Amino acid sequence: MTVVAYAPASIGNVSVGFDVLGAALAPIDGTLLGDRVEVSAAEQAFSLGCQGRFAHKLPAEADKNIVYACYQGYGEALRKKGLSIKPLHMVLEKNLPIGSGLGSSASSIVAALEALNAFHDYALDKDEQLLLMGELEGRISGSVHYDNVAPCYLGGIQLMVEEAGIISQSIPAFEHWYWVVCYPGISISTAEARAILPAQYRRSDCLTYGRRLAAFVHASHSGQEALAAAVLKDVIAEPYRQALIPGFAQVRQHAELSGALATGISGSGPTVFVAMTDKQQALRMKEWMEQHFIQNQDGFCHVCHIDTQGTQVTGQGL
Ligand SMILES: Nc1ncnc2c1ncn2[C@@H]1O[C@H](COP(=O)(O)OP(=O)(O)O)[C@@H](O)[C@H]1O
Ligand SMILES: N[C@@H](CCOP(=O)(O)O)C(=O)O
Repeated sequence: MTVVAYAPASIGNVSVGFDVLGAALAPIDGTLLGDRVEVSAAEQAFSLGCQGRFAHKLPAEADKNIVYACYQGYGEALRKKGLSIKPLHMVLEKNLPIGSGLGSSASSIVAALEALNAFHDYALDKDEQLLLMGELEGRISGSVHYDNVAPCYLGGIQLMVEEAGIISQSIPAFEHWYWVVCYPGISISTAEARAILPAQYRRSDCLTYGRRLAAFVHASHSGQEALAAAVLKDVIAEPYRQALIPGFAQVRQHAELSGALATGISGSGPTVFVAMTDKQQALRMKEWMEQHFIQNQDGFCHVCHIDTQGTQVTGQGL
């Protein structure tokens, strides 16, 4: 038996919701922008293979790959239920660049755990899976945050609730918005980009953050597109992180002149997103970013819609 799971790239924070808002991405040209993991039956307990465009950037040792931690964490969760993990071979197809701001580690984690769970007849329920995903993401970035794993797993735009036994719930997305996401090709460590943020914030920033996030969620539910776009701004991370991203200010300036709804840093960067309503404008923005923002051969740009499905088990081999 062989199972393959795909897990999409995601925009953490979506500017207005540091650590509590995340969106899954689906390129409009049908490109699969996310990692895939294959699990198949084997003789020995565990082995891992890696392939894909960014496999050469992964840690050389298999036991440093987050997929190995997924295998261990999943086995532990099964043992707590009186079940045991089967001998298996895993293959990670690493399609997302590491340290990109596209939820690369989250994509590996979600694809690995979804494939493992499908291979074990869905022994863990969705909440158990999501909790485990958050814990594993926390090991890499230094603190548990669900804003990549939740949209990657569940799809859509997800709001982290983390109260009353609820981890995350989806909010409506403006279906006709185009999200132009551009990875310039350099790497920023999420852990380091978190470490440079202030430990405490001024009261006025806290109030602005709460007010804008509430307004965005309200506008999304009530279909007020202009209001949602107007409050897509970040006072928590962007002021401190933008200096790490060469060309960010120019992207914003060009996007504004091109009729963009909003520009922001995807996750901890260096990927930048530009939200637009016109497809031709979005395609032109993509071309401009390819010419002016991408720094090397690792960079790429996609025009996306919000991915509504989240992770998918395809059932075919890689
Ligand atoms: N399968 C994997 N995918 C991505 N990163 C991995 C993986 N396995 C281990 N890592 C390590 O985890 C860290 C991820 O860095 P991070 O900045 O959090 O990336 P991202 O923000 O793209 O998820 C890196 O040190 C990387 O070497
Ligand atoms: N909320 C996190 C999101 C990090 O996303 P990543 O794709 O850069 O891992 C943060 O902003 O630190």
